[in-house]
Amino acid sequence: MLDIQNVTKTYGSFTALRDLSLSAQGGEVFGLLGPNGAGKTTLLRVLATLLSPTSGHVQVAGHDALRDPEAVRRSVGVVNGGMGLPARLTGREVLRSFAGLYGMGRRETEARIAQLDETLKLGRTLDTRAGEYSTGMKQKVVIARAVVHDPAVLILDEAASGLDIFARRSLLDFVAASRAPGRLTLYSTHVMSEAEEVCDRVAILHRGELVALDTVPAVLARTGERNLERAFFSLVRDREEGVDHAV
Ligand SMILES: Nc1ncnc2c1ncn2[C@@H]1O[C@H](COP(=O)(O)OP(=O)(O)OP(=O)(O)O)[C@@H](O)[C@H]1O
Repeated sequence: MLDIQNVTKTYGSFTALRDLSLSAQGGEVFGLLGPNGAGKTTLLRVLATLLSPTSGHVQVAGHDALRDPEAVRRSVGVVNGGMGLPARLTGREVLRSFAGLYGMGRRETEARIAQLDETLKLGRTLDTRAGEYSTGMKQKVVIARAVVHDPAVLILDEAASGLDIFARRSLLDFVAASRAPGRLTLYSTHVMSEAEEVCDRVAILHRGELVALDTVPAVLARTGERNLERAFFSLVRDREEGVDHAV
């Protein structure tokens, strides 16, 4: 579902991603972890074809990101921290316009909106203008918009930042429920406890390099730590002291 081979991304003389390789399968919730500046957003932007890698290869849902970016874009849904929605449109109008961009017909669109209403409990967001939404309502519609075309790969980039505990809980529940055969959910966060809860495997990035790639229990076992945050500090400390943890 996702295959990243030797991806490097530089901004001028700064290397944001260094020779990164990893793959992930459908049916997984895959965590991308690391502190601010680790390179998570850069990597997700490369996967969504919003940025080209300086070198390396990326395949998403069987499509090459450089050769067929359109097909990659159709296979991907993105939720990031920003919740920009046109204030004058209702949730239903937002979803219809996005479905239109993906070439979905009217019947298919209405059926999908009804389905999303059920899974995301869109309720009155559908017929209320976005300008009148609470943060929790915005979040539901932003997620529904990202998945309206039923993408094979769902990318959530710091999607819980700024949410209150209720909205954050429903986001994490949604991520857990998004696990399905043939679907890959990429969950990027710097909050390790969120990843610990919802991710099957995690990749930990530090200064653009992979310092761990495994299931959460395996990362804990390897470092001998009791939670991911402590494991992260242990991996980074070892890396800086030159101790090699084979990834
Ligand atoms: N357009 C750019 N030009 C120059 N440097 C950039 C650019 N975009 C990102 N960077 C740098 O690349 C590094 C990785 O940034 P990136 O946003 O990918 O990290 P991140 O892990 O997502 O962190 P955050 O959680 O803070 O967004 C940072 O040091 C950042 O300053």
